[in-house]
This record gives sequence, C-alpha cells and structure tokens, in this order.
Amino acid sequence: MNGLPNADVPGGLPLVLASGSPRRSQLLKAAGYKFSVQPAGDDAECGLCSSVTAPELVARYAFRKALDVVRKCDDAVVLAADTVASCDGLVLGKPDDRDHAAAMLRRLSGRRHDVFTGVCLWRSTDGRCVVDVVRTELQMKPISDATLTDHLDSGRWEGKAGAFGFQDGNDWLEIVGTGSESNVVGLPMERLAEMLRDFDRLSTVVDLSDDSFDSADRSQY
Ligand SMILES: Cc1cn([C@H]2C[C@H](O)[C@@H](COP(=O)(O)OP(=O)(O)OP(=O)(O)O)O2)c(=O)[nH]c1=O
Repeated sequence: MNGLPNADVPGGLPLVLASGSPRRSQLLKAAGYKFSVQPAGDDAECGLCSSVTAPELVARYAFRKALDVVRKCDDAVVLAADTVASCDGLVLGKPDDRDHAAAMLRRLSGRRHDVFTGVCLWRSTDGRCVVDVVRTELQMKPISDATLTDHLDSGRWEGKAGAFGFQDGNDWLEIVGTGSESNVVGLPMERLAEMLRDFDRLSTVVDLSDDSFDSADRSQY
C-alpha cells in the first residue's frame, strides 16, 4: 500500500515509511509529510556481527529495512531508519528485557555517549538509493538507584535504543552542543529534508536483486 502523492518527495511519488516506530511517524507527520506506513520484516534487523561500528550498523540496517519494503512497492520512495546508542565503542540497541535495560542505563549513567541514526531513501521506479548517518552527542547525569527504578517501573525504556527516550523529558539527559533532537528520537528531520531535496545528486542506482549495500551512496559518514 502506497501513500498519497507528496510534493516534497523526489519525482512526486508517494512516500512509504518502512518503520513501525511511532516516533518516526509522529516526526514525519508533525513536519507535514504525507506518507503511508509499511514496516520491514523482522529479518531485516538481524545478523550483523558485533565488530561492526555503530554508524556502519545503523547504515546497514536502514538499507536492509528499505530494501525489504522497496521490493514490495511499485511506485514509491521508501524511507527507512535505524537508531542505536553507543558508549565507549559498545553498541546499545533496544533492550531485551528489564535487566538488560538496567545494565544499559548503569553503563550510560554519568557518561557522554552518542546516538546514531541511519537513514535510507530508495526510489522504486529507478532503483536510486541513498544512505546517510547522523550522530548526536548526549550527556547522561549520574542516575540514582531510585531514579533508575522509577524509570524501569515506568516501562518507558521498552523499544528504545539505549533504554531511554529523549522525548520523555527526563532531566538526567541532555544533548551536548547543537545536536539534533529528532535524530535521537529516531529520524533526523533536518538531514532527511536535505536528502529528499538533493536526492537525484546524492543517490546511486542499486540493484534490488544483489543486496549490495556497498554500492549505495554512503559518502557522508
Ligand atoms: C535513543 C532513543 C531511541 N528511541 C527509539 C527510536 C526507535 O524507534 C528505537 C530504536 O529502534 P529501531 O530498530 O531503530 O526502530 P524500531 O524497531 O522502533 O522500528 P523499525 O525497525 O520498524 O523502524 O528507539 C526513542 O524513541 N528515543 C530515544 O531517545
């Protein structure tokens, strides 16, 4: 199922968000985009080895999610993204359970860390694709056991990379410098607008049949 025609999208094609993330839908909607939602299958987000760096990982998963959906679309521009936190070279994705979330937050407590989001745009009509990665640096204040327990009890760690939601307004989290809040929440809206605007210049044709991430444009990270 494709979305409504959208003037902001290359070729005036419908925009399809290949993501089940409510945050990504909210961000796109708030920015005035018209789109439909078609999440990628679970297989798109697994199987990369642990030695892959955080920016490489989010680029590859964004690419795979977009590939999964673009194969099922006739005339559309598919948008996919992937977000992780990273601290001292360790990649922190979505926690498996409460204990995993607690371990992530103890690691991040009092530390600077990064959030990376990979974004992939893929036009089904001619196979042109572009991938980019945005980094935002964050500082987490030391969190007390009581704050940690409150956060874990709230369930707001679920489904969120690094076990926190910047959008939840926790006073123990702040962006360092001029980073992008939307990037932390899952979709860097400023960069997305640039990628859409400059799509024809930035993108390269990628063969849908060979899964070849290396042929996608990733010169910007
Ligand atoms: C760091 C951070 C992440 N997140 C969310 C954004 C993403 O939804 C999620 C990271 O998981 P992702 O695998 O990037 O996305 P997803 O599984 O939610 O959705 P899909 O794969 O279908 O696109 O963490 C926040 O909401 N707030 C935050 O502060």
